[in-house]
Amino acid sequence: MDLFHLLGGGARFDKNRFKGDITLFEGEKEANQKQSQKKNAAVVDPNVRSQLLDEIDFFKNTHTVVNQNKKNKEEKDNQDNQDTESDSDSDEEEIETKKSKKNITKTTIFNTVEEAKAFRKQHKIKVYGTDVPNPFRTFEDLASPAYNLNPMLYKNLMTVKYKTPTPVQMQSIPIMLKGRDVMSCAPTGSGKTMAFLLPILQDLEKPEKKTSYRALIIAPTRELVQQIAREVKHLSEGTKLRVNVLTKATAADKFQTPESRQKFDILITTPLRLVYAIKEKEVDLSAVRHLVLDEADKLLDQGFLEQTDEIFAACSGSKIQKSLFSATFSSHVEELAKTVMHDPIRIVIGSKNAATDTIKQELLFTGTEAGKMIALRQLVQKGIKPPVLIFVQSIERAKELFHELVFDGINVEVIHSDRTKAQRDNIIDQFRVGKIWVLIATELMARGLDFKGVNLVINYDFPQTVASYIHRIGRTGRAGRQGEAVTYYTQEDLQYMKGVVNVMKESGCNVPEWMLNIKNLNHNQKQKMRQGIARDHIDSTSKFDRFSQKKKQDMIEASKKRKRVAAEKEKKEKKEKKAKKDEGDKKEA
Ligand SMILES: Nc1ncnc2c1ncn2[C@@H]1O[C@H](COP(=O)(O)OP(=O)(O)OP(=O)(O)O)[C@@H](O)[C@H]1O
Repeated sequence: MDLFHLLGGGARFDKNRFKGDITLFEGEKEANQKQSQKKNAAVVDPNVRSQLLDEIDFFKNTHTVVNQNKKNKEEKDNQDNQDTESDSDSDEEEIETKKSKKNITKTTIFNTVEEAKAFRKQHKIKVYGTDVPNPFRTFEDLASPAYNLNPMLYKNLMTVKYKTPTPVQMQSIPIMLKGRDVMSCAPTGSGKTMAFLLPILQDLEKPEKKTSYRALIIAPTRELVQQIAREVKHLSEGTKLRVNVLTKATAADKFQTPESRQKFDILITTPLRLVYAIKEKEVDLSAVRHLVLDEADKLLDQGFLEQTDEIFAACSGSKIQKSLFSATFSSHVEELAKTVMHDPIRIVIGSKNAATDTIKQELLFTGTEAGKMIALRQLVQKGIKPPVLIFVQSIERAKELFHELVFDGINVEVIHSDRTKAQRDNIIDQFRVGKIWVLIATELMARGLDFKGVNLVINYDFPQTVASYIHRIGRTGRAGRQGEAVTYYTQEDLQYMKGVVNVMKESGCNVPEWMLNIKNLNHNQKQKMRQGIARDHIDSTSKFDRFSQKKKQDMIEASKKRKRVAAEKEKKEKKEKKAKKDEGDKKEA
């Protein structure tokens, strides 16, 4: 499948124009086959169809006939493979590795700098820095002597069925393999995680018993840490490299003493947890030679900067490769990053700070806060295609919106930092498998999380920064899939919209002329926007109902008060009566 080719950093893949390249990637025979299939468009090859549906079939609900076709094809492939390897009875993994190597028939390494330059231009890869290594074209190239990728890693790549590398992978991997520091800015959902993991796994190669962590990966949220750990496990299968995820739970684990942690090769964690561990002398980072900041701009922004700084200081090794990845980088963060990096190479895929172009973006005027609820209900009534993610600006508003939607009978959940870790894990798992259709979230979920099948992102509350907009909408339209994003705005939001309008225009969306004339935000406006606009509560109860409810509530309160006063009065009278009686008794005595 070449859906993923769409991820050319904002480039639409014109197959006619790049016919020559398709031939390079797929081999002439396959390209010719595809051409003839196109001519006979009415006849759909069931295998092609099954592959296609499998790619877009997030919930694996496709018709069984298609799955049967796929099964038949797999059986045939297995049979073919068995025929060629039939008389070898060595260990299964070795066979697999051999099979993977056997498939490497030709490589497409660049012969000249000009070739590499043209390739970069074609894939919208921009590089800044000295002695920039050439990009690579295919995963087969990585396995060739020029890169010498560990056969086990190559096999794992083939197992996950990544057909072609994405632009950020094409350029970041060779740079990291050369040991250079890198700052990579590439669209959301474009495979940045694999871009930094593969070179690290290649360099670490196998476990080293005597040293402590050799690679450290930092991400801003616990959920993202877990997701990265999952990808490391898939990609490093068979290498015996050991991964440790540092969370509050693992820190409390009595088996995870500082000594036992020495046995791990890779540490993945959030900054806060790690800084605590550093202070408590629970971790030794002196052997770290790869330091990755995923969502680097967030980790170098106020709120995390101090902790990130402490982590850099604790990595005391003499030679540390630093790699920074994100879909957004402000100039300020880039300047800051340069001060902690050594001769870095900067990569930008497509335009800097742009949204992925597989997302259809829309701005919807709702007038008031109440108008948002009406717009949302109308959308639901028209019919939405789950899964859908809805972003709001605070925990309180997330709870309020949840109460509105749950009473509408929608299959909805809400996730924010007030929920327990178990609840959060459970919700994410359920959303991934399609058991939850609509998920209301705060900024916690805006970055990094990879839900391949999200069809629609609704910004119920206007995002507080342009970066937040790019990351939020980037939860859809991932890995070459199509997605939609709707952003509600009220009269109050109008003055803050220019940044988002610019992103939309840059991504090729239709934006009305008057929006382009909105003024850019000044410093004060940006600050105000970051703090969040004060908004009315989310409550769609009518004014009359609210008045009636309030009246009822007041009556109940008044009644309670009357009863309380009466009880107190009675108590007082009783006390006085008793006191009088006691006095009388005393006199009589
Ligand atoms: N070469 C590839 N071919 C096909 N799919 C890929 C490839 N590389 C990565 N993917 C898949 O693409 C999806 C998005 O990747 P990833 O989460 O790394 O994106 P990202 O660029 O880090 O996004 P974000 O900026 O939102 O964090 C994942 O499901 C991943 O498995």
